[in-house]
Amino acid sequence: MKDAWSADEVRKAEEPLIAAGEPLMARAAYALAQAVLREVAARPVGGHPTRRRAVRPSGVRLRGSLGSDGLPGTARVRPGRSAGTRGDVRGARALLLVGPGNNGGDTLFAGVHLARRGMTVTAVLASSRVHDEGLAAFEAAGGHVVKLADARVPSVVQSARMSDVLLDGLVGVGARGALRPPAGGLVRALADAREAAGERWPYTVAVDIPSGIGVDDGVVGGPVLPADRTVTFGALKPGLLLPPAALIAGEIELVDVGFPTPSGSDQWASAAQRVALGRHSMGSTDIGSGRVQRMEPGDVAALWPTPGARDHKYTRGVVGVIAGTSTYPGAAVLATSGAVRAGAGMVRYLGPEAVGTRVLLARPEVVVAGGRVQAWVLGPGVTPFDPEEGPDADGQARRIFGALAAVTGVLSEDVTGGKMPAVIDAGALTMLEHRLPAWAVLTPHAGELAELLQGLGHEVDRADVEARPLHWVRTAHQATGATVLLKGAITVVAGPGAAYAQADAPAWTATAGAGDVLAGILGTLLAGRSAEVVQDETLAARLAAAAVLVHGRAAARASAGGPVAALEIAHAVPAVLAELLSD
Ligand SMILES: NC(=O)C1=CN([C@@H]2O[C@H](COP(=O)(O)OP(=O)(O)OC[C@H]3O[C@@H](n4cnc5c(N)ncnc54)[C@H](OP(=O)(O)O)[C@@H]3O)[C@@H](O)[C@H]2O)[C@@H](O)CC1
Ligand SMILES: Nc1ncnc2c1ncn2[C@@H]1O[C@H](COP(=O)(O)OP(=O)(O)O)[C@@H](O)[C@H]1O
Ligand SMILES: [K+]
Repeated sequence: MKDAWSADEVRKAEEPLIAAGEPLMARAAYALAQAVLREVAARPVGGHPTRRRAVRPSGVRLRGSLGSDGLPGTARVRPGRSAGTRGDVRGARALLLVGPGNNGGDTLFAGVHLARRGMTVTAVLASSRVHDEGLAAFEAAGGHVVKLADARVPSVVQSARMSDVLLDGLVGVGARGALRPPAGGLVRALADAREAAGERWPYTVAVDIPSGIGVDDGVVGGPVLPADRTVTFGALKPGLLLPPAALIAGEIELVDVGFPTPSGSDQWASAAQRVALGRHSMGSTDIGSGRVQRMEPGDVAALWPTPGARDHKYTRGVVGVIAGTSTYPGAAVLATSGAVRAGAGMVRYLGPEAVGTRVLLARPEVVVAGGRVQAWVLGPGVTPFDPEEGPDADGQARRIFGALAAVTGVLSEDVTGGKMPAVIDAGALTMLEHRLPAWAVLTPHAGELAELLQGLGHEVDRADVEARPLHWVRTAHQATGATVLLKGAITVVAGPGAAYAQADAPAWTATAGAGDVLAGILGTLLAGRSAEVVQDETLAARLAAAAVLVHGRAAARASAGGPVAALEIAHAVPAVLAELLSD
């Protein structure tokens, strides 16, 4: 499990270490410099790390040169100097964006290491305040300093373009809100230039976080320079896992600067750590609602219901699927296929006869008849419910209302045999009348979540949900009581425990029907652990995150780098599970 710490948690954790004289900044700066050196050394000197060789105007070599304004790369100098060899960083250029706090300090000290290795390093000071010791060491090591106040933004941008590597050390966990001027203006100009330049842009390393992202919520509320890599210190930050910020943070490198237990794993929450962070319990089943985690492949086996010798189909869990209509019959095939391929003991299908026939043609294992189930999958391919029009001709709304009553426990238990977990998707999301338990998992995409929230009185549209996904997922959880899974490139799940941000699927997964398959997979998981899910209110979210991981890996496997059809995702699930469960 990857575990992210909020800015407050990081600060509380580092306080006793700093008081004890631990050289946190020195460790951070060294690791940061190593990450940069690794990248620069892997390429020909003068070449951008993202490609073999930088494209320089008129073949002019600019390394090591400084213009009249003190910035590198703005003066034309002697042409035709040959490129260096791999592993040689001498003469390569680094441009450092330096803010007023310790994030800037880390960056300046990293610059010291780079300068000592022969790189030409220039720091652009974005603020009148600066980390004094860092600056003194940087200058002593031969680093060049430019004050943003004295330089024109376009010349800094030009200089950035001509650098080999760019370090974004404007703000870290001390940031509050969107970047303010002048740093904000500089970053906006750099981000625009990066977009225009495409591949022709220096390797960009964010120091701790890409400056300007919401450390704790991943919101991008102003200018942010997308990074190729983020070197983060001590612990992951929620904003590095959550969309939309996580989508522009590049590869994440977590540096252990000496926090009490290994960061980024379940193991770190030692008793000492809990005390240091002022928490009573942070075990994986009892986590404060502020925590953001990412499930990893190694976590799946402990959650997946794996059959034993004494099991039979009923003990393994029966999934009831109410999906598809005569207009959208495919959703029924996809949801039942997802459930079957994820290893359900049995899958029942309830719906119009013609749709049931199609389900059977695709999946003869499915039982097209009523009976007891251990979890429901409700709504894929079912049209939204409109109270003025009443129930649909196919009778799916009537069936779903009946199943929902069992999920919430509103009907007497003898109707379906007791409370049970459910996946509530697509059309079924428009049929919610009562407060839901955490074992009901809503699986909207951003548009559906916006509509759900509008129905609850929030003024929010799809773009708002995409801009602040964690906030709106948590809001929906609090308003409905249900566990909420927001589908997207990074899927966010929130229930009574931790929130999960899963980034397992290739972009090819954004194809019609992929969500129906996910609903089926999750239905199988909930059915397999039905009794526990209604006992442990945090379990549904963990199972939902595991289902997203398996679905995403199945999509990656089926895609193999190319397009993928939704049904192929379902077909790839057994092989993915075989791999995950054998580890
Ligand atoms: N965790 C670890 O183990 C280690 C952590 N370390 C490092 O310390 C970093 C945290 O340092 P930090 O606390 O000094 O804050 P930092 O992020 O530099 O920024 C604060 C400054 O930025 C300013 N500022 C704020 N918001 C702004 C905005 N929107 N736009 C513009 N400016 C804004 C704010 O100014 P003010 O608002 O006060 O005027 C203040 O001066 C951390 O990220 C990591 O890099 C390592 O050194 C050691 C190991
Ligand atoms: N850009 C993306 N990268 C990776 N996965 C994505 C992306 N966009 C959407 N997805 C995934 O694709 C699936 C789409 O589901 P959904 O929107 O419900 O489609 P449908 O209703 O047609 O099944 C979800 O699992 C979602 O997380
Ligand atoms: K930063």
